[in-house]
Order: sequence, then structure tokens, then C-alpha cells
Amino acid sequence: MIEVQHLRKIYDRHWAVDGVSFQLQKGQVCGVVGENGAGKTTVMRCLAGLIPASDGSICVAGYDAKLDLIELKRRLAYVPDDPPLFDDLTVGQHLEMIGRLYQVEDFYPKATQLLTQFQLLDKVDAGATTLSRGMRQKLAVCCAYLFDPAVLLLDEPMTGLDPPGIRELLASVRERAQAGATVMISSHLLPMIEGICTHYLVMKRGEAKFFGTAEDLRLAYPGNASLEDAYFAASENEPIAVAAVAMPTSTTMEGVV
Ligand SMILES: Nc1ncnc2c1ncn2[C@@H]1O[C@H](COP(=O)(O)OP(=O)(O)OP(=O)(O)O)[C@@H](O)[C@H]1O
Repeated sequence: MIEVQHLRKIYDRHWAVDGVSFQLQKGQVCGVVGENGAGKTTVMRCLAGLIPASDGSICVAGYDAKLDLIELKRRLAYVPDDPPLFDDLTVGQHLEMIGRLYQVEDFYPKATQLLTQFQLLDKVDAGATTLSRGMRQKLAVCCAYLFDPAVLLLDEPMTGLDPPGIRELLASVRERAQAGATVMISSHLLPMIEGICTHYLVMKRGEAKFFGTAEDLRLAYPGNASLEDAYFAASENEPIAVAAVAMPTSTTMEGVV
């Protein structure tokens, strides 16, 4: 569903992303983790087609970003950490706009269900500028979910959410993945995403320090009880020799550098 090969992105003379490769299939949830400035958002923005890659290839749902960007974008939703809403539109109008753009069938029941799920139904006529930080985040998630994209890119989606909102969001990601969506979720809140991620992309200074399954992460960095511990180990150390652990023969260790 997502195939990224040797992705590179340069800003001025700085390589924000430098040779990142990974693959994700339907139903997989990839936690994108790494220190501030590691390149997580840049990877997502390249994948979403918002900025062009400087080098490498990106393919989403069979569509190459260089050849079929429009088709690629139709199948993907990107929720940035500070969603750019339209000041002049209400909550309901945001959803209506997405519904029309993506020709969503059953728009009203779907929109109502999403607004109910994310506690926004009583704000349906509220202007975007009157929403709190967390409400803006929830509205952006509702807009993304409305057209059932094959790929969801969620950049720090828990920022500003209250505990019930975080719980709802994580449950919804799990449900979407179970229904076949491929999800990438960047977060610094490692214990919170641990329960939903099947894969991890650990980034540092533009490079992928690790890509693989949660199980591979533990095998590559043994002796680390939590994801957080394994993440720190992956950020700082090379993995133990692959031959020394019972690695699957699949592509799950791709991208380890
Ligand atoms: N528009 C831009 N122009 C120049 N440099 C940029 C731009 N956007 C990002 N960068 C640089 O690229 C690098 C990666 O930034 P990016 O936002 O991808 O990191 P991140 O891992 O998402 O960080 P954070 O966890 O703080 O959100 C950083 O060094 C950042 O300063």
C-alpha cells in the first residue's frame, strides 16, 4: 500500500530526510518516532504530495508520486499537527466540503456518526475560529475519516486532545486498520501508541535508524522492556547482528541502517 524507496529531501543545504525506505501493507499501523527535527513530518509531507521529494520514489496504493500525484492524493488523508482549517467555515461546512470533494455517499449519517464519535455534534454550526485546540484536531480527524482513505497519515494527532479524546482516537485508528486502512502515526507519546502499532519507523537526523515490526524492534534491541526503552536503544545503537536473532525472512527489517 505504501512503498518508499531511498526517500531524500533537502531544505537549503540540509538533508531533512536522507535515504529512508520502508513498505507498509493494508491493515498495518506504523508508529513514526524520533527526536525533534528527525524528519518525521517531512516524510509525511512528501508522502502526502505536499512537498516534492528531492530523490527516491514514493508509491501509494499503486500510484507513483511522480506520475499519478492526483490519484495518489485521492487515496490518502494527511492530518498535520496544527490543522489548517478555513476560518470562514463552520464545523459542518468543513465536512460538507470534504463530502462534496470526495463524493462521499451516505454523507449525512457518516458525518453525524463522526461528529458524535469525536464529541463535536453540538459544535456543528460553530465557526472554525471558535474551536479549541483539541476540537480543531478532532475536526481534522473527522474530515480525514469521512472519505475512508486507504492511507491515513496522522502527524502528532494526540496534541491537544483530552484523555477521552486520545482514547477515542487510538481506538478509531485500530478500527480503521482492522477495516483495511494503512496508517502512519507520528508521536512522541510512545507508551500511548504502543498498543496500536504493528510497525515502527525510528528516525534520527533524517535517517531511518530502524524500520520493522514491533517484534523485530524487540529482537534487534533485546533487554528493553518497553517500546520507549527499545526506541532509545534504536536511536543510539546499531541493532544486534540480524543473524543472531530469529529474524523472519520478510522485508520487515528493511530500512535498518
Ligand atoms: N520548510 C522548511 N524549511 C527549511 N527547513 C525545514 C523546513 N521544514 C523542516 N525543516 C527542517 O527539516 C528537519 C526535519 O524537520 P521535521 O519537521 O520533518 O522534523 P520532525 O521529526 O517532524 O520534528 P518534530 O518532532 O519537532 O515535529 C529539521 O531540521 C527542520 O528544521
